[in-house]
Amino acid sequence: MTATSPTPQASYLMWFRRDLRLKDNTAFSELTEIAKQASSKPDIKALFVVTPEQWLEQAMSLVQMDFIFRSLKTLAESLFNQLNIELHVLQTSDYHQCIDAIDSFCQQQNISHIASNYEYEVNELARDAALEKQLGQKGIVFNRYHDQCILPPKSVTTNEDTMYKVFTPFYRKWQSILDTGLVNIHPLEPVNNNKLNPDILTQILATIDNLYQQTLRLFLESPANQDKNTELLLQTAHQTYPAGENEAYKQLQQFLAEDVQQYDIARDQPALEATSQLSAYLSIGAISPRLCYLQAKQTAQAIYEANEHNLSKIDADLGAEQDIQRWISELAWRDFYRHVMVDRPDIVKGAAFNEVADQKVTWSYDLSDFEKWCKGLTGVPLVDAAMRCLNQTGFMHNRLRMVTAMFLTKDLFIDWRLGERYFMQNLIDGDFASNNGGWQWSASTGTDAAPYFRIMNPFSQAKTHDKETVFIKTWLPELKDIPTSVLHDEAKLRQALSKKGRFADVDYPQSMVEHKQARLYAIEQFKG
Ligand SMILES: Cc1cc2nc3c(=O)[nH]c(=O)nc-3n(C[C@H](O)[C@H](O)[C@H](O)COP(=O)(O)OP(=O)(O)OC[C@H]3O[C@@H](n4cnc5c(N)ncnc54)[C@H](O)[C@@H]3O)c2cc1C
Repeated sequence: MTATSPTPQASYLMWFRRDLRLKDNTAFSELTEIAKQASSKPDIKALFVVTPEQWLEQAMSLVQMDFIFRSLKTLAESLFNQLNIELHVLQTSDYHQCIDAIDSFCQQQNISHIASNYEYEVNELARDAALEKQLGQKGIVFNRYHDQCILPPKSVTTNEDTMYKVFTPFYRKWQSILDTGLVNIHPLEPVNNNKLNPDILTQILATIDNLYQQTLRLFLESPANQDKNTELLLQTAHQTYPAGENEAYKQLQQFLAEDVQQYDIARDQPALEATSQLSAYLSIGAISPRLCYLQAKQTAQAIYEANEHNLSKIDADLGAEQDIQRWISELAWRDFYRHVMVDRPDIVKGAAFNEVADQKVTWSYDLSDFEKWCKGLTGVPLVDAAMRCLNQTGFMHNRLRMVTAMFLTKDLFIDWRLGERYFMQNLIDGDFASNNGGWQWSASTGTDAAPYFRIMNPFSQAKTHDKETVFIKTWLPELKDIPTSVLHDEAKLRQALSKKGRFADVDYPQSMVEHKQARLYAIEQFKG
């Protein structure tokens, strides 16, 4: 550059991570505001960094990786078509390299400000702190914003300003804060005025496809992804979870219009698929949790207003309110576990929330038992059906996550950390805080832990939550001729499958353990 040439205009960079959306994206909204105030013709750019080796180390599943790439393409299209913004996609193997790559990118593109939404896990916080320092030396500002929760970590605390260790009081406080009307949706405003050449979008999409193929190859080589029917798995995920924030929003609207009013009763019956199925979208930030909360509140209000003068509908009204409130409480669990993780970062490195409880148990590392659990070959129908559903679809119903986690930790005594990792490697909605929270709750080592005597009997769980064995028989077709009454009864099933039993020729294993005995042993272990 010569001494007389004008200084190139500074650009503003939105670095997308697990927030693959435009609607109600805090960092994006704040960045556009800053850019608009600083310049009459601001230039905003967008970035995503693919880090395949880091993802594998974090146990990201193949279906979630695929979902991220699919979502990236829709994000690139929306940025381009709605806002004249080009999404740059870089690849580095891990976070360490990512820092230098972003630094170079900022130099090349003359970036003055970067905005991102917080990621609260330990490695992510360390990466951001290192990047902030490195960029700061060059005068580049790196701002981060709270966005992943309805109420950000550390904002819901006891009167002594400490973190709640139990969900119910956390939830009460959470609600009381929200009742003040604190939560709003961040606006989305177009900023870049110059239309981009359509060829640029074609190039961006080609780059994403190319990086996807490279990442896919790496994931397929990973031991975690051996023995998978990848084609079927991805095909199923593509049908069940179409990518993009518009699809997520449609799913939310449909759930609130059709299913939420039976949620309280139907949510525990896996065969009904009566829950929102939004977790996959929430886990990669394709939908805002605040939007979910506010839309649910609006639905409740609309039902209330519609029935306000109709006394005969009051009961139905109360029922619907309860259903919606129950669903909102699930969103609060998500916030709760993020609060826990930020308060106790050591859990990200494998520590138990309750170390004393964790150390009381002599955990098993029997890999042959573990493999039977992973493959759905334990001989316990509800557990096996749930695991096969997970392996083939990348999703497992919440009730079944508890049943399978308790079976692994309290019938087989296998360290919950193995199960936790296996779930991450297979779930499309893998989310560290919620997964860790769920596992530690089930293993009685977590917050709000299931007391040690609360051990789910997978046979009575099936009797209550899969009454007609529809779910079991969907995933274990080999059991189709065995009557429900037998499948719901451990002793009868053992007898029926024995050499002289009525169903001796059915190709299904005998149960690995006798639940009643395992339960007694578990109570002894946890009592210490
Ligand atoms: C052992 C175990 C592991 C789990 N692992 C994960 C995980 O990796 N990722 C994940 O998103 N959820 C996890 N959960 C929580 C829960 O099972 C899923 O969020 C839920 O099944 C997703 O289905 P849905 O979207 O239809 O939920 P809905 O019933 O419609 O609930 C709405 C939303 O609330 C949140 N939510 C619901 N239940 C919980 C919960 N118990 N804890 C935290 N958030 C909740 C989710 O974001 C969910 O999408 C786990 C639970 C257990 C017991």
